[in-house]
Amino acid sequence: MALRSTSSTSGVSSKPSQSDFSSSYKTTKGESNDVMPLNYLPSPTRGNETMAAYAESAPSTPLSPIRIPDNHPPQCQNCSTAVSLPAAAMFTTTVRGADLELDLETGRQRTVRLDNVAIDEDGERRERTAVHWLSIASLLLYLLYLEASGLAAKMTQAMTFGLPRNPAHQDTPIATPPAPTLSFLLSLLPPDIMPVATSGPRTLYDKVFDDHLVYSGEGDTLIYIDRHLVHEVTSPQAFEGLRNAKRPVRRPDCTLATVDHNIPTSSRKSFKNIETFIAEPDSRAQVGALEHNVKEFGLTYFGMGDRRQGIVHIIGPEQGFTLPGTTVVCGDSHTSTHGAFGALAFGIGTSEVEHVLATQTLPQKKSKNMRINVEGELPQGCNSKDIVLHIIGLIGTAGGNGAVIEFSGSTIRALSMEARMSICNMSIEGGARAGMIAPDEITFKYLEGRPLAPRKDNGEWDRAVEYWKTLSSDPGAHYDVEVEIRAEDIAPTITWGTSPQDTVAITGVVPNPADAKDPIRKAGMERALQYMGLQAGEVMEKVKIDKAFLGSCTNGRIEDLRSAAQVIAARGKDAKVADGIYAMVVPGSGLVKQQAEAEGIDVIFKKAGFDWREAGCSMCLGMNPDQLSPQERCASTSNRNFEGRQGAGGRTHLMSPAMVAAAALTGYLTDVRKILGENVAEHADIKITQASEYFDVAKPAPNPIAQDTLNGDNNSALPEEVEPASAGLPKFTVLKGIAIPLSIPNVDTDMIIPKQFLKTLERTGLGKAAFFERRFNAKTGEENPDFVFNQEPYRNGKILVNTGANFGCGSSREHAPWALNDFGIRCILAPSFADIFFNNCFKNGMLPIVLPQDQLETLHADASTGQELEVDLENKVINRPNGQGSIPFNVDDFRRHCLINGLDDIGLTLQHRAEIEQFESRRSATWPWLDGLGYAKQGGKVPTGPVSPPKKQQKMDW
Ligand SMILES: CC(C)[C@H](C(=O)O)[C@@H](O)C(=O)O
Repeated sequence: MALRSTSSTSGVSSKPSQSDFSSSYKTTKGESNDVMPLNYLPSPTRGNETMAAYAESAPSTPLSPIRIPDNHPPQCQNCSTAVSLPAAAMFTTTVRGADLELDLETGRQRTVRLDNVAIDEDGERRERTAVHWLSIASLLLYLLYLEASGLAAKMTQAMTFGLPRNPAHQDTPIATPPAPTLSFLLSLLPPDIMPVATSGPRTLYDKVFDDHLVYSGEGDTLIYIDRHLVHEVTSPQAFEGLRNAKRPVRRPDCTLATVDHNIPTSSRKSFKNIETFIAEPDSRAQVGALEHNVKEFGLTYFGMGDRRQGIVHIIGPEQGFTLPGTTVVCGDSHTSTHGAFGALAFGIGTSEVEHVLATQTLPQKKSKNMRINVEGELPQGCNSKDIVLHIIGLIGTAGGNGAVIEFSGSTIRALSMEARMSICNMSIEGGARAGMIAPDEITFKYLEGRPLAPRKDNGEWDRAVEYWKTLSSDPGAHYDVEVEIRAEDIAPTITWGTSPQDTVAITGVVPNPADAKDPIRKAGMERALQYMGLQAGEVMEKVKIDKAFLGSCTNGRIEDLRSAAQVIAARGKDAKVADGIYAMVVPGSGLVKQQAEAEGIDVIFKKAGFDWREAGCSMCLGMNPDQLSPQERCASTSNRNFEGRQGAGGRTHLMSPAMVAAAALTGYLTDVRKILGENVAEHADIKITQASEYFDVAKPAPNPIAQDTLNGDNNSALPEEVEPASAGLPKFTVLKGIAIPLSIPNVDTDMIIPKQFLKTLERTGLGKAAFFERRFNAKTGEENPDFVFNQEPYRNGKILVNTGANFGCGSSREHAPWALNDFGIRCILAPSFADIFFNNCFKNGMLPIVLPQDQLETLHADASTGQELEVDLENKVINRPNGQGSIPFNVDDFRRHCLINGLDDIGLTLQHRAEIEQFESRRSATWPWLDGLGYAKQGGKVPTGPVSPPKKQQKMDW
C-alpha cells in the first residue's frame, strides 16, 4: 500500500507544516508476511501509528535476520541445510537463497529464483538460508573429479554460456580458458551463481545490491565497494587501525582522497603548504594526517594546491569517479548524493572506513525499498532543494529509516544531474540509508567525457551505457513504502526550526507548538523556537537575517551558482547585498570555481557584494573558520539546521540557492518569486559553458604534495599484510549499571558531539564532549545542573534510556558513539535509531536496543529512580531493579555473536579473501572501467587484490 500525500491543495500559501503532515499520516501493519507492509493513507481513521512511528521501528526489523544457534561460530563449515549431493544426473543445492541445479547429463546448469523468504518457527519472516559452504565445497569436489575425468571442458562450456546472468553480464560472457583449471572454475562459480536476493521484479536498489554480493553467510552479507571517497575528518583513526594491524589499502585504485571539512576558504593565491596556510592547530593536524596517510598508503589525493580539490561529494561526480550501478561509500553521511547516478551510495563510520580500506567490502543488511514519486511540473521559483525540503517536511527525519529511497516520477526525470544530486544528498536528512535515481540519458550525457568515465575509444563507454540502461526498477517491483507527491504542491520552502523536518513555505508563518498533539514534539518545538529566537505565528518573510551562505555538498555546484546569480541579475544592474548582511559564495570544488569564473558568475556575485571564496565545506558545519557567531541568523543552502551546527548559538534557515540570494539582497527571508517576476530567462546573463572545458586545465596537478607523490619522493613502504585477527573488541555479555533517563526525539550526532571535537586523531578522550552543548554553558563553560548527565548518580551511567525516537540521526561521525563510550555508556535503549549511528555502535562493542514505547517508559521510570538495570545479551533480556521482572529484546544474531565474543569485523571479513578475489576477477571482466582509476588506463598496471609493498611509489595521477 502506498503513502499518499495529503498535499492536494495547489498554490503556495497552503502548504501545511511538518506537524500538520505528520499527524495526518497513518499506517496499519499489513497481514502478509512481507516486511512491514503498510497502509499509509491520509485518513486519521486508518490505524493509529504515524509514519514516523513505523519508520522508527526499522532497526528492530532488519530485512534479513538469519537465525543461528547461540554458540554458532562466525564461519561455519558444518551447515548442511538444503544440501543434497548428486545422486545420478542432477545436482541440486541451495546457494544464498537460490536453488541451483546442475544437470550433469546435459552439462547445463541453471539458477532457479525462489522466494527467498521463509517463515520460521516464531512465525516471523526470515530470509531463507545463506551460503552453505559445505554445498559449495561439495560442488567443487565434484568439479575436481570431473576435471580429472576429462569432463570439465564440457562442463565449463555449459557453465559459461548456460547460466542466466545478471543483466550486467548478458553481453559479456566470461572468457573460456583453453584448459579449465580448478582456479578457473572457482573464479567462474561466484559470478554465475550470483544470488538474486530478490525474487520477481526488482527495484533499482535490489539490482545494484544483488550485483555487489560477494558473500552471504551465517548472518553476514558482504558487498563489494566500487568507490571509496576519503576525507580528513573520518579517516585518521582508520589509517591508524590499518597501520597497527599492518594492513595495506586493498584497492588504492578505487580510492580517492581530498580535504574539505577543515580547510579555510580564504584566497589561496599565496598558498604554499598546509603548515603555513591552516592556522588552527587541530585542523592543520587533521589535514596533515591525511597528507601523510595518502603518501604512506599510496592513494590518489587532491590537495589544497590542486584545482580538482573540493568537497568530496562534488569531486566524485565531477571526475566521473561516481558511476551508475556502483557502490560508493565515504565516511560522511552525505555520500547519499552519489545515488543521483543510480549508484548505491551511503555514509559510513570510521571503523567502516577502515574496513573498506582493508577489504574493499562491507558487511551489509538489505534495507527496505521506499519510493517517492514526484509528478508534474515544478512551480516557478522552485527547484530541487524545495522538492527535498518539502519531502523531508512530509515524511520527517525518521521517514526513511531502514530504507533506501528511490526518487522517481516525471518531475525527477526532468531534473539535471546537479538538481538530482541535491535531492539524493538530503535523503539522509529524511533518515534513509541512501537515495537513488535511475540513470537515464541526462546521466549519460553528464558523465560522457569526464576524466574517469569509461572511455569511448576502447568500447567501454558503449558497454557501460548498455549496462546502465538496465538499471531502472522493473515494472511491478515491490516497494515497502510508497509516497506520492504532486510537484504543483511544492512552494519555495525553508526551515523555521532546528531540524530539517521543520519546514514551511516561505509564504507561511512560524508554527505554534500548542498545535502539536504529541507532548515530546511540543517540547521540541518550544525549544527550537527559543533557540531560533522566533515566535509562533511570526511571518517568515519578516524574519531578518545576518548572513547568507551559498555552497556545501548540497548546493555548491555550477548550476546552484547560476541560479543564485540569476536572482541577482533579476534584481537589476545595481543589485547589492542588503546593508549589514555578510553573504558568501563557496564553490564546491576548484573546477566549479574555475567554470563559474569563466562564465562570469563570480563577477555578478562580487559586484553585488558577495564574498567569492575557495572550495570547501565552509559554513555547512563550523569545523573551519567560516562560522556564525551566537544568535546570528543565516540563510543557508546547506543541509542541516541543528543547534550549533554553523557555529555555537548560530541560527540556520535551510533553503535553495535562489532563495539565499534573494535573502542576501533584501536582508530578510524572501520569496524569490518576488524578485524573479514572471520571466526568469530574461534575467539570465550568464555565458553557459561545459564542465568538460575545464578538465584539461586541471592537468597536471599543481599540488606540491601530489608532485611529491608522483615523483616517488616518499620512501615509506606500505605496511606488510599480516594474518587477520578476529578478536579485538571488549566482550559484551552482561552489563549492569546506572541507567540515564532521557526524553529527546531526533537526538542528532551533532548534539551528541559537536563539530569542534571532530578534529581529533584519536578514538578516545571524548567523554567530556558527549552532549557538550547540553552539558555546559556556552558562555561560562560551567556545567548545566539541569542536564541529567551532570546529576548524581547519572554521572556514572552505563545505559542510556531515551524515550525519543530516531536516536543518532544526521552525521556519520563515529565520534558520537566514541564520546558516549568514553563517558561510560555501552548500551542505548530507544524506540528507533538512525542507520549509521546504529551500525557504528556495534563497531565499538556497544549495544543499541530498539524497544516499544511502553517498555521504554517503564525502563525510563526505573532509571529516573536512580536504580540499576541489567542488560543480559546472552539471554536477550533487560532485568529491572528489585526483581520487578525482565523485558526481552531482539538483536540480530550475528551481531550479538560478534559482541559477545568481541569479534572484529575486518578479521572476519578477511577470512573471505577468496570470495573477494573471485568477485574482483568477475568485476574486472564485466566492468573493466571500474579498475584502476584513470592512471591505469594511461598504460599503468591495474592493481587488483591486496597490494604488496611497492619498491617505488606508484604513479597516482591520471
Ligand atoms: C564530518 C562528517 C562525519 C559529517 C557527516 O557525516 O555528515 C559531516 O559532513 C556533517 O555534515 O555533519
